[in-house]
Amino acid sequence: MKPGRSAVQRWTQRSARDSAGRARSPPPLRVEMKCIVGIGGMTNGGKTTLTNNLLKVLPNCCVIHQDDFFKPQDQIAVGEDGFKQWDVLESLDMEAMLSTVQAWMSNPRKFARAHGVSVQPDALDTHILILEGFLLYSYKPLVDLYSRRYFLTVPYEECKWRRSTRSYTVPDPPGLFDGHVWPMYQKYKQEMEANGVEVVYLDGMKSREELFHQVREDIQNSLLNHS
Ligand SMILES: Nc1ncnc2c1ncn2[C@@H]1O[C@H](COP(=O)(O)OP(=O)(O)O)[C@@H](O)[C@H]1O
Ligand SMILES: NC(=O)c1ccc[n+]([C@@H]2O[C@H](COP(=O)(O)O)[C@@H](O)[C@H]2O)c1
Ligand SMILES: [Mg+2]
Repeated sequence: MKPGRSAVQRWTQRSARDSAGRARSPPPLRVEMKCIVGIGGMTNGGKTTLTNNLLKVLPNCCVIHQDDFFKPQDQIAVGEDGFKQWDVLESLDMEAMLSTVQAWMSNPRKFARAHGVSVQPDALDTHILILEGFLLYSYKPLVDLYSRRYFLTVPYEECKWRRSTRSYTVPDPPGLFDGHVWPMYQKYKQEMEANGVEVVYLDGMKSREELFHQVREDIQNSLLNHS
């Protein structure tokens, strides 16, 4: 993991003495570490469930859900297949999502406060941002910002079954899964692999608890290695 660091020690020759010439003790060194974690992968792989579990335990942790950036229904193109093309990158306002990520990067404390996340006052200032969604690693401006990219998968039959139990804001019309959702999943995953994007694959058939413990431990180890 390569967290971004910005260690600022504002201790200069000029400020080392007070106005009466007495030596001042240096202010505490504050090391700020920022770390963006992607919880990506296929629809119904368990991304939102895992993310919600991680949010409960990770310190100073904010989240951005890609689903919040779907364009309005009337802006979603209809393909030659007759289906609304929900599962393509163009259906998402990725510029807006990137701006939100940049707001966190420029001031994670302010972002956390604005989103109701309590921030622990600590000399070692670690901030985590989870990005969660089904097309996290296909948008170029975001792809290099991650410290860790997780990718949840389940077999086709399981994915299709789980999807049939979901109710999205716009319900799936008959045939959408096989006609659009699954082919687009395969296309983007192949592109991601062809582009050499490094991901940590997670088996979405494991229990919710097992996935949670696995990923929590992995993130914590990575943070320790870089603190
Ligand atoms: N590890 C798991 N094992 C079995 N079912 C799961 C697991 N994780 C999530 N689910 C279930 O699968 C469905 C999709 O989960 P969700 O977290 O919403 O996936 P995603 O955000 O990837 O679409 C939900 O019904 C959820 O309860
Ligand atoms: N949130 C919405 O407005 C909306 C509308 C239609 C379909 N979807 C579906 O949401 C899926 C992505 O979310 P999940 O990864 O949670 O399943 C996509 O496969 C897409 O087909 C979302
Ligand atoms: Mg989800």
